[in-house]
Amino acid sequence: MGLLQSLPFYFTKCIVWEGSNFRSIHEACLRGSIHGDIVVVVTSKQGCGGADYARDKGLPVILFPKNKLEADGISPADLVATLRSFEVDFVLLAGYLKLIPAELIQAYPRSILNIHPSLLPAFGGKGNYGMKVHKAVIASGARYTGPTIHFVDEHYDTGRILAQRVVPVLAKDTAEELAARVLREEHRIYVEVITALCEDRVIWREDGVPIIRSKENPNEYS
Ligand SMILES: Nc1nc2c(c(=O)[nH]1)N[C@@H](CN(C=O)c1ccc(C(=O)N[C@@H](CCC(=O)O)C(=O)O)cc1)CN2
Ligand SMILES: NCC(=O)N[C@@H]1O[C@H](COP(=O)([O-])[O-])[C@@H](O)[C@H]1O
Repeated sequence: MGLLQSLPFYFTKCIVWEGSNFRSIHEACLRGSIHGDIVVVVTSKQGCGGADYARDKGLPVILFPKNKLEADGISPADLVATLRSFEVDFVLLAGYLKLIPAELIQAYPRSILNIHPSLLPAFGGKGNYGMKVHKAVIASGARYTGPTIHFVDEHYDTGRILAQRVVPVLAKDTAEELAARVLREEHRIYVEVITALCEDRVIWREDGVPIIRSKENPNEYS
């Protein structure tokens, strides 16, 4: 399966989130902006926005990890085998709130991305997700925040940073207002990054930092 036919794979956690990044990416695939497609969706909770949207679009939905409430979850080894069976090239996380196991990270080196709603390394790590991040940003007095897209390693939010966008924090912002402003930027940056990934424009510097080659000017990187 060539890269341009690469078929990103999607994780979404679905208690709180609406799967808006998933929808944004899927729509970009359908209109041809992203030279790839989402072929399977993995969720940690069956009954949520992202999983419902996936089923509406005829995409297979897999439960991972197993949990007490739902019997049909799969093991890490089975998850890797399932992704291989779908010929998945990349794994894309957005709002997935469980730790990705080492088995998957070893099976997909430099091929798993996550979007986090702050400028990592600030406001990242265990316990930092969703609205908790935006509340902490406001409470800190930070004047800027924004989404970070990073490669996933064995720990929460410590993988190599690939892209960030800056979003202002306004003096009277509520967490909800800030979250909405950041989410709009998330939708833009994630589609831009996956577009580059599927066009083989993500390269690794000698110091191990991943960078993106501009489509318009191949001599420019970000
Ligand atoms: N191996 C990795 N797995 C995951 C990563 C990662 O970088 N490496 N990113 C997260 C996404 N994330 C931040 O971007 C994140 C998600 C969840 C948590 C967290 O503290 N979760 C709670 C459980 C929450 C729940 O089940 O409702 C916890 O572990 O106690 C922190 C950061 C996805 N996986
Ligand atoms: N630390 C992980 C984390 O907080 N991820 C955040 O969950 C939301 C998912 O929204 P969506 O389901 O509408 O894409 C996004 O804001 C994403 O940055």
